[in-house]
Amino acid sequence: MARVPRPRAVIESPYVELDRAAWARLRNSHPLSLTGDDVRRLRGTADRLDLNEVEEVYLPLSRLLNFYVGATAGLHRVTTDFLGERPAKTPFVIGIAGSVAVGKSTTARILRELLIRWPDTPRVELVTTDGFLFPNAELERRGMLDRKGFPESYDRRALVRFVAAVKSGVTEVTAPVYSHLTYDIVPDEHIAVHQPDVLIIEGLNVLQPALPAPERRSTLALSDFFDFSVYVDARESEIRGWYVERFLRLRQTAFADPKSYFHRYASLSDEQAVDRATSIWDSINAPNLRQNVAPTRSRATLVLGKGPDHSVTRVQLRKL
Ligand SMILES: Nc1ncnc2c1ncn2[C@@H]1O[C@H](COP(=O)(O)OP(=O)(O)O)[C@@H](O)[C@H]1O
Ligand SMILES: CC(C)(COP(=O)(O)O)[C@@H](O)C(=O)NCCC(=O)O
Repeated sequence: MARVPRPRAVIESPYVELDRAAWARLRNSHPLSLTGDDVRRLRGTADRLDLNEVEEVYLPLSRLLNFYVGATAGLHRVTTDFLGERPAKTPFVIGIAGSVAVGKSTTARILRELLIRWPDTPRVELVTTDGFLFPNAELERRGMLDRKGFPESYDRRALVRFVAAVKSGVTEVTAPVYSHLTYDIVPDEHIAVHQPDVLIIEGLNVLQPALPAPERRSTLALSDFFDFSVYVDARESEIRGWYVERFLRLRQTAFADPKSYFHRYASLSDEQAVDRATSIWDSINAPNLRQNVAPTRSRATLVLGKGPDHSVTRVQLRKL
């Protein structure tokens, strides 16, 4: 009897990749433009925000997210109907990952301002994971003060508990607050999240897998609660330049404040400041990017690839 040939497994990339022009063209099928209100809200999200970039890249993304929000709500309805329960509104959770200085906070703020415009997501809350860093005293006790931003420098269980509580509809969920001024967790200060339509959670390590077996009490990873995730990507040499640039700007603003932990940097010459920033980058942020952050890129739903001026040149969207 003739043997039926087995189909060969084709290992396909789970992503569809679009260059900027192809992504921007998607806008034609979803006529979108910024209103005066949008522009007012967007001002202040970045030092030099290009509104054309917002229209061509972030507006179509907010449309896609709006479709996902609708489809995800439908899926939740299926589960509650099946269980015979009363439907409850579940916040849609978006994770935003990427290196220090790649533009996560800016992306998160732009998306928040754009998502607010859709009638089904007027309440969007934004939380950064730095509030879940261990306080400096604890990091020092663990010998990790020079590893801020590495996965182990966060209270990962508290972070998972926080997102799980928001997602399960708890009326008020609080998170600790980190200050870039004092370079530490602010004692007795919290932010509160009240049943948002969308929670955006932004941080270096939001796409990290669950803790390995000996350390974990739960097998859940933060990303198990995500409905969508974005990895903001760029060449390491560009990100390093953005980090140094931001450091030079902070020298004239935040570091100039006598209360700043980095006040001693305010008096550095340009050359000394570049040396200092480069040395922090090379000893902490670059190794963390290579060892921990970049390896999570392939777990994102969408990858935004940026060119040297922060403009998005390439978009990868998961289709499988
Ligand atoms: N889309 C953008 N357009 C222009 N500048 C940007 C954009 N995204 C980020 N930047 C700039 O790059 C630097 C790093 O961005 P930021 O959002 O603070 O990064 P992260 O949160 O990843 O550390 C900041 O100086 C910011 O103003
Ligand atoms: C606070 C950060 C760890 C980022 O935290 P995130 O919000 O991504 O969780 C980072 O911005 C940082 O300050 N890194 C420390 C490098 C240094 O010690 O200067």
